[in-house]
Amino acid sequence: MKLHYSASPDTTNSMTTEQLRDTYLIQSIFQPGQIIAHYTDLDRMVVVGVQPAGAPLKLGNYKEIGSSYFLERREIGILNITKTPGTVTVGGNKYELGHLDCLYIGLGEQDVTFSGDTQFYCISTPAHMKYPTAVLRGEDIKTPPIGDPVNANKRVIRRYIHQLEGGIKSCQLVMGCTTLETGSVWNTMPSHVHSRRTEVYLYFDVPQDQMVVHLMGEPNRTRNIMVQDRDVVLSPGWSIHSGCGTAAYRFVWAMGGDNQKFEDMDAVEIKDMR
Ligand SMILES: O=C[C@H](O)[C@@H](O)CC(=O)C(=O)O
Ligand SMILES: [Zn+2]
Repeated sequence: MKLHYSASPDTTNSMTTEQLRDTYLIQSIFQPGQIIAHYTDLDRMVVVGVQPAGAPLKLGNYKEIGSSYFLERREIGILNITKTPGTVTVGGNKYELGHLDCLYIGLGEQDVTFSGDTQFYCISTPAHMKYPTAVLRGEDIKTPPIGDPVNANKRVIRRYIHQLEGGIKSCQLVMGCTTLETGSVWNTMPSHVHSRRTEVYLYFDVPQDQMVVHLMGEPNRTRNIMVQDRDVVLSPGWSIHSGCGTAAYRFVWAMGGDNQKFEDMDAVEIKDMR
């Protein structure tokens, strides 16, 4: 398990491209037959890529987590990011996950196994009580698009794990997926920050040979990281997290921190960005 230590806003502002990528970018989390986990000190979020490929994979434990099993004091959100269905077994219960279906598992589950020729993207945060394990299917979230093709940012934001009506309840994890319409390339513009919460983005369905210019940093001194398909970017509470692609794409966003209020954002006006 690789550890990621965050940097201050000042340090971040003077980092080289390599240092920025080293600190904020996580790559290659999907490898056939492997579970790959990265631990970040940002709200103790753990980023996990699971690709069963042939044989089932059991969620193991890591010394860094410091408990007797992974979910002893943690919760986890899981999204099937491919069109091939997969199965997650929790204790004796089997959950079939199709394309963009989400499973939440609360604390206290010792036996979690993944199978199917697919890729599961998971985010785990510390938890203090058990919320029920629950599935929410992507096709059952009927959110109207936001944005406008005129601004190249028409997109559908699907919220899975959140505290409002219809969401899967959790201790602190908030998780969803945003899909850009063909011809739209901007996400989260105008930008925002939310110092109460860390956010993690997994960009996926970025076409081959295309990229997303991910914008980060304080609103008045932005930095950028070029990302490609299935790259993960960490966003501390003080950092914006926006992107502009050379083609449409999707991304999974997940947050952990002091509150679960999606709408609690400090908006940044475009004219104030530097
Ligand atoms: O705090 C919320 C997150 O930044 C994302 O949900 C934003 C997003 O998906 C978008 O605007 O496309
Ligand atoms: Zn955000």
